[in-house]
Amino acid sequence: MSPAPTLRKHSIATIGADGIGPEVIDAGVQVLRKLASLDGTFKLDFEEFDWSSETYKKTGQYIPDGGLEQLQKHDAILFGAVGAPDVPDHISLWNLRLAICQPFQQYANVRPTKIFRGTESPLRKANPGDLDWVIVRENTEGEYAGQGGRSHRGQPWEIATEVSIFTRHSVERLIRFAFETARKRPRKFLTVVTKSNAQRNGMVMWDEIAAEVSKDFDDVKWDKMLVDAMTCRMVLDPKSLDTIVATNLHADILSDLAAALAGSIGIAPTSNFDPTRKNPSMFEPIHGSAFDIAGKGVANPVATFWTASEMLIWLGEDEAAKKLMESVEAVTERGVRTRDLGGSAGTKEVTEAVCAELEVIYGRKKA
Ligand SMILES: NC(=O)c1ccc[n+]([C@@H]2O[C@H](COP(=O)([O-])OP(=O)(O)OC[C@H]3O[C@@H](n4cnc5c(N)ncnc54)[C@H](O)[C@@H]3O)[C@@H](O)[C@H]2O)c1
Ligand SMILES: O=C(O)[C@H](O)[C@@H](O)C(=O)O
Ligand SMILES: [K+]
Ligand SMILES: [Mn+2]
Repeated sequence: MSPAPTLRKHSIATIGADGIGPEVIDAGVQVLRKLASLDGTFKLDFEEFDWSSETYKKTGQYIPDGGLEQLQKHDAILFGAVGAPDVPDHISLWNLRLAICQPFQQYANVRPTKIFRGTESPLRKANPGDLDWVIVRENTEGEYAGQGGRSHRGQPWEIATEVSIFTRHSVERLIRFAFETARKRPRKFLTVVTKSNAQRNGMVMWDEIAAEVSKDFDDVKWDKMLVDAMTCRMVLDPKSLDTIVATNLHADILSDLAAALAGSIGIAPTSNFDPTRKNPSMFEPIHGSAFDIAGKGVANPVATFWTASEMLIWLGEDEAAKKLMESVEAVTERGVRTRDLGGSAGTKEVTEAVCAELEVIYGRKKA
C-alpha cells in the first residue's frame, strides 16, 4: 500500500475589522472551508483577530503590542476593511491597514479587474473579455510615505505639507515586479502611468527607471501614460490595456475606477504582496468598510471570494483557486447577484450559491 499523501497545511490570520469587513470575511471563510473540505488535499487553519475601530475605541490601539509578531506566524492574512464613522479615516487607515502593509514591506499591491459573466459594464460597448486588467500599485511609499506636518493650526496662515517620497530602491523593485507580472500574462504588455509633466522629480525618475528595467524584459511590450489621460483611455479604449503600474495614490484611484468600469467595486480583489516571502502577504477586497450598507446583509462577497482565490494561488493551491473562480462566475452568470450588480440577492444567498456550485464542480452533486 502506498503511504497516505501528506495534507498540505496553510494557516491564515483573519482580520474582518469594520463595517462590511467582518460580513465579507465571514463569507470568505465559509467558502474557503467548504473548498478545502471538498478538495481534501490541503487544510486551512484560521485564527481570527478582532482588531478594529471598536478595539481602538476601547484600548487606544488597533494592533496590540506584539500584534505583528502574532501575524508573522501565519502564512497569509485575510483582511476585510477598516474605517468607522466615529474615528477619523486617517487614524484608522494608518493604524491598521498601513500599519501592516508598510512594516511587512508588502510592496506590490496587485489589483486585477475583469467583467464577470452575467454582469454588465457601465461601458456600452464592453463585454466580458473586453476589460481584463491587472493594476500594480506601489504599496510602501510615494504619497503614503507619512512625511509632512502642520503648523499654526487654525490660523489664517496655517500650513500643511504632504510630501511624496520616491526612492530608487522601491520604484525599481516595484517596476521590476510589474514587468514580471506582465510577462506572465498572455499579452505581455505593460503601461507605466506617471504624472511626469507636472511632477518633475519623482515621476521623472519613475519614467527613467521604467526605461532602464524594460531592457531586462525584451519580450514585454510597454508604453507610458500620464495619469489624467489614462482615465480617458480606460473608459474609451479598455481593450488597449493589460498590465498597468502606477504610484501608491494614482493606482489607488485608478483601481476604484477600474472596478466600477467592470461593474462594481464589490467584485475587485487586492493582494498586498511581500514578494520576498519574508513576511506574510495580506489579501483583501479593494473596497472599504461601506458604512452605508453595513449590517444590512447586502454586501457583495464576490470581491472577497476573488481575493481568497488570489490568496490560494500565493499559497500554491492553484487548482482550488481556479475552481473557486469558476464557481463564483457560474453563480453570477446564473443571476445570483447582489444589488450593486443589479441583482436582489443578499450576501448569504450569494455565499450559499457559491458553496453549492463548488459541490457541483467537485462532482459530489449532479448539476
Ligand atoms: N483597505 C481598506 O480597508 C479601505 C479601503 C477603502 C476605504 N476604506 C475606508 O472605508 C470607509 C468608507 O470608505 P468609502 O465610502 O470611501 O469607500 P467604500 O469602498 O467603503 O464604499 C464606496 C461605495 O461602494 C459601496 N460598496 C463598497 N463595497 C461594497 C460591496 N462589497 N458590496 C456592495 N457595495 C459596496 C459602498 O456601499 C459605497 O456606496 C472609510 O473609512 C475609508 O477610509 C478602507
Ligand atoms: O490604502 C488606501 O488608500 C485605502 O485604504 C483604500 O482606498 C485602499 O484602496 O486600500
Ligand atoms: K479592504
Ligand atoms: Mn482605495
